[in-house]
Amino acid sequence: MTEGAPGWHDRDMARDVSFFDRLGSLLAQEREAEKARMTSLAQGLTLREREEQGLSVLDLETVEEEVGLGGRILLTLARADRGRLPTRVSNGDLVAVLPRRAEVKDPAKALVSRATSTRIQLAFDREPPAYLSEGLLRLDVVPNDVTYERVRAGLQRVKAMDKGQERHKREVLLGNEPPRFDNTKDFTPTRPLNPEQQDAAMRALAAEDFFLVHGPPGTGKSTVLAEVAAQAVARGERLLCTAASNAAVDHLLELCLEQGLRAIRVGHPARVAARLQEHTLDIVVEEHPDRVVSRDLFDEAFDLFGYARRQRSQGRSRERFSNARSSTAEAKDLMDEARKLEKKAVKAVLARADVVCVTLASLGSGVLAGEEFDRALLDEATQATEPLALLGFLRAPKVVLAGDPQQLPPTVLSQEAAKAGLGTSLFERLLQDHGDEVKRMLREQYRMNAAIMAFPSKEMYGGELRAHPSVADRTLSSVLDSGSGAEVDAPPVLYLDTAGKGFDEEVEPTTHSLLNPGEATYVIARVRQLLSLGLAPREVAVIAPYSAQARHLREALEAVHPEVEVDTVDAFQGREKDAILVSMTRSNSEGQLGFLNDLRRMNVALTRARRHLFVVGDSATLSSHPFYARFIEGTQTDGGYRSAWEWPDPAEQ
Ligand SMILES: Nc1ncnc2c1ncn2[C@@H]1O[C@H](COP(=O)(O)OP(=O)(O)OP(=O)(O)O)[C@@H](O)[C@H]1O
Repeated sequence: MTEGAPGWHDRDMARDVSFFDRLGSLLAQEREAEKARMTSLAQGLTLREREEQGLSVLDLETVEEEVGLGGRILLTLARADRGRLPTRVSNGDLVAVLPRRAEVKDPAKALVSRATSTRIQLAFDREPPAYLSEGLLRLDVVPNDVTYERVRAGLQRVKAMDKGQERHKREVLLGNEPPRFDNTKDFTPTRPLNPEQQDAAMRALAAEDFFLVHGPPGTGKSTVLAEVAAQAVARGERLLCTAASNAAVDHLLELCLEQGLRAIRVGHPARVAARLQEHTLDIVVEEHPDRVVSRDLFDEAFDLFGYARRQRSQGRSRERFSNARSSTAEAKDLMDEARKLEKKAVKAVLARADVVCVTLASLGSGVLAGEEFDRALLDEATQATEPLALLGFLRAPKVVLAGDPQQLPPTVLSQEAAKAGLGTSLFERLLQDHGDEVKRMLREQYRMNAAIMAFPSKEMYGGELRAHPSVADRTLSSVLDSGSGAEVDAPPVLYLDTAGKGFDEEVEPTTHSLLNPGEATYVIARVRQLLSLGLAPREVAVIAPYSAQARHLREALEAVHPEVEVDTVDAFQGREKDAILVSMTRSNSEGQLGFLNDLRRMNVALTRARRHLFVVGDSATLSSHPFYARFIEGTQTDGGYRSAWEWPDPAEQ
């Protein structure tokens, strides 16, 4: 629990600005760890092996060229034999494009804008080098340095906030001065809010510097943010909605649109959910008259570049050379003109929006230069590292952070950097520095049956969560086919104990991740059973803490039930399903629990189900940790404990 954290006045010494330098060096340490992981993955690998590891794609050639949004040049690559591609490259990946065999000192970089099973479309910000249309190519997935550079520069800017109000802001961020609040004004919400939500929204609106909304699972922290957005816009404010992940920003955008706000999504359309792409700046700008003109100019320029390239490739004559040169110069002028017009169109579209939704990492992108905001809303703030979250404070004088320190922390690769502070989010640090007055915790949840909620509430939230009456008694039986005749054994929480079954965990040789095929058979059989009783496949999900077990289960289920999602915990934060099946995976005689020791991660897994939570695991191993021992004990007391010995044999189902 973070309740009862010491107040700002309880710390004896003021923090000085070298704090930001320290964060900067932790960031650099993390950067090195990321690079080292990439290098060690790639080390000593042949090109083919790099391809197998998803680090490269080989034997490609350019099959199509066109001009895309924002004058980006789009090249589509396919295998020379037009065969299937390895599936690992994803939309939004940054890649380097090189000739198949040669090494190039400064290879062209591009973003993957569309990846299908046979084609990869790349978006280039600049004209790609000539070798892209000459012979075989390879793609290398590269770590994206842009974000790192932006965050590093952001820290320096926070450090330099030295004058007047800015200085006060910096001192608040350092924990040396208390945050200020305006007089709290009551308001009529756009939808019914519970008293805690109303109070949280009111405090958030009164915050002059920052405010923290602590939202345990399903308690409506996004609902509160959406309300703050609606009220702030009604007061004439311009808002920034941001988060570390694209998915969280998309979610905020959806909520703002539901509120009827004029919201725009900034970011590469390749990284935005398909259903929301029509709200991206790139797409909306397309309709603007200035953009229509600029598009023609880009097309013309592109034709001229093509002409120049052909002239050069047709042999050396003075005339061709001079033609090529003048066409290139003309094309560049046209590009400049087109870019100017496009900038104008972009500014006009942004000026019309009351809310701009963008990831923290993209806040520093050129299109937002000069844009000002009155308030920033930062969702999933407990998953962002502190240096990243600070970028939000550079763009708006007031920031509302929403999150839950009891769920997934920021992902940090370097153990040392994490321990030294990078693993602590700004949300948590501000709470530690300023104490409980700067936050409100929401306590009523609208997701889980009361019995599913009880254990995580007691363990992680001091027993303070309440289930709203509309969800407290929801069970699986009310959504199953009543006509199926079968009585399903589905109490809200069911723990299936595999102790003594001899289902030892196994190490996957290539990834060193863990799997447990024996345990998996019970999970698969349970999925089949629930579906046969009429549960919709999209309402069932399987969660495994280990990627190898998740993969193993996905491969088994994919062919028959492709709609049943199977993934690791991280993919499920912020989401819910009627039935969640958790495969604990660990089973060893030493009682080693590895990943399972991270209770925040497990808290996420145990709080995704609305009606039914089915957990499979080996109590002999799990009970070595008091948290799991108490969980199992609880199921025994509540009638939710079953032994695999008395459970139908999966092979016979
Ligand atoms: N006051 C309320 N009355 C009725 N339903 C509510 C209320 N507040 C939130 N909900 C519902 O509860 C659900 C969860 O809300 P929301 O998505 O805002 O929660 P969250 O805290 O962001 O959840 P997560 O655990 O995913 O972070 C939604 O279906 C929402 O409509």
